[in-house]
Amino acid sequence: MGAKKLISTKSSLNGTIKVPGDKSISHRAVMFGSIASGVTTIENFLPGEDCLSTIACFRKLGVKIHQDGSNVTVEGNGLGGLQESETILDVGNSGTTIRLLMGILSGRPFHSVLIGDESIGKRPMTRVTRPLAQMGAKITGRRDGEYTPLSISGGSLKGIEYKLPVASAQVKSAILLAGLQANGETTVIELEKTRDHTERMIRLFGGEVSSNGNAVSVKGGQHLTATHVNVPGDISSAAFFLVAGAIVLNSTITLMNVGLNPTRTGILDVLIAMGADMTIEEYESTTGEPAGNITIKTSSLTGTVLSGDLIPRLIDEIPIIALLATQAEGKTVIKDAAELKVKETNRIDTVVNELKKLGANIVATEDGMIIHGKSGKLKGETVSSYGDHRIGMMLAVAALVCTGEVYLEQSEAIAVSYPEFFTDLHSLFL
Ligand SMILES: O=C(O)C1=C[C@@H](OP(=O)(O)O)[C@@H](O)[C@H](O)C1
Ligand SMILES: C=C(OP(=O)(O)O)C(=O)O
Repeated sequence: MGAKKLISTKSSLNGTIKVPGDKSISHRAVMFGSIASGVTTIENFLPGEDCLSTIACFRKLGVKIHQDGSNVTVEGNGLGGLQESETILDVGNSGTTIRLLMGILSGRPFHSVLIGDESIGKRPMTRVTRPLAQMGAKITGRRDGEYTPLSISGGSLKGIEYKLPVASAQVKSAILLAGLQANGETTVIELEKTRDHTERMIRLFGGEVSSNGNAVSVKGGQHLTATHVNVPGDISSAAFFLVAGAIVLNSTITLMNVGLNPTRTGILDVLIAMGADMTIEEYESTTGEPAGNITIKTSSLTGTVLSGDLIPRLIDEIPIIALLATQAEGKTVIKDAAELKVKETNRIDTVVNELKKLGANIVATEDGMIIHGKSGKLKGETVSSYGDHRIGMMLAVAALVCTGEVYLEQSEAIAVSYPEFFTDLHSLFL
C-alpha cells in the first residue's frame, strides 16, 4: 500500500466520539469465556485485528465463538473443554494474545505451537516462559525460548510465588491464568502496579483472587462460570483524541464511555498536570470496570516529568504524550520507560525518529526521551508507522498541527487496535 496523505493544519476539531471497546478487556473476555462453563456474551467487543487473533486461536482450540462486529458469544466448556489444535496458533501482531494464551496452555495436557508476525518474533518471551516452566510447563522456543515460534506441552502445574522482574500485566496475567490450574496457591508480586483487568475478570466469572499491597494470589482448581461482559471504551484509543482536542486550536471533543480503571488513567493525570481543560463525568460501572465521559478543550500547556509508578499506568500512551509535549511550553522528560523498546516497535526510536522528521526538538535517552516544546512549528514530511498502530495514530494527530503535507507509510497497521480511527477522526472535521 502507498503512503496515505493525512489531513494537516486543521483549524478546529469539534464533536462527540464513542471510542471502541477496550483491547485488553476484549482479549480477556474471549479468553475467560473460553475457559468458563456456559455461554458468555460480550457487548462492545473491539473488532480490531489483535482481538480477532485471540478469537481465531480459541476457535482452533475447539471453542465455538460467534462474532458479529462488536457482539460476541463464546460457548465455553471449562478449561477441560479446550482441545489440541491440529495447526499452529497464529497470534498475528498481538503480545497480549501470545503471553496470556501461554498461561492458559501451560496447564492443558496437550501440545501447542505458537507463532506471530515479524514484530512478535522480536518480542521477549522468557519473561513469561520462565515462571511458567517453574510451575511445570514444558516450553521451547528459538534462542533458548526467548522468541517465537514457541512450543508448549502443558500438564500438571504447581503454585509458585513469583516476583515480577518487569512491570508487566501480560506476565502477571499469564501466571495467574496458569495459577488457576495449579496445585495450591500462586502469588505474583509486582514491582509497580499494572493494569488489573485479569483480576477483575476472575471475579466477574465467579472466581476468587486476593490482593495484598502489590501481591496478587489465586488458588488452583477454581471453576469459572459464563457471564455477560460489557466492555468499556478503550482509554488508550481515546488518548489520541484527548491530545488532538488539547493541541488543535479552538477544539472541543467529548469522548463517551471511556474506561476509567485507575491502573490505566495515567494519561489523565498528565493532561491535568500540563494544564489541559478537561471535565470527567464518571458513572456507575456495569461489569466491574469504571467508565465515564470526558470533554476536552484546547488550552495552553506546560511541560512535565513522567517517571516511576506512573509509567505502567500510561505505557501505551507515551507516543501520543510525546506529541502533546511538542506543543507545550518548556521541557518534558519521560524516564523509567525502557519497556517501550520491546513493544510492537522500539517506541523510543520510532517516536523520536518520526517526530524529528516533522521538525520536533526531541532526543532519545536510555529509558525514555526528552522533548523541548514549542521550539517551532511542525512541518510536512513523509513518515512511517513502521507497522506499529500507536505510532501510526500518533502521526495522524501530529499532522493536524503540521504546516505542509504529511504522508503516512504503513497506515494499515492502525487496524490492529482501531479499525475505524480515520472515520472517527474525520467526523470531527464536519
Ligand atoms: O495486559 C495487557 O492487556 C497489556 C499490557 C501491557 O503490556 P506489558 O504487559 O508488556 O507491559 C500493554 O502495553 C499492552 O498493550 C496490553
Ligand atoms: C503493546 C501493545 O499491545 P500488545 O503487547 O498486546 O501487542 C499495544 O497495544 O500498544
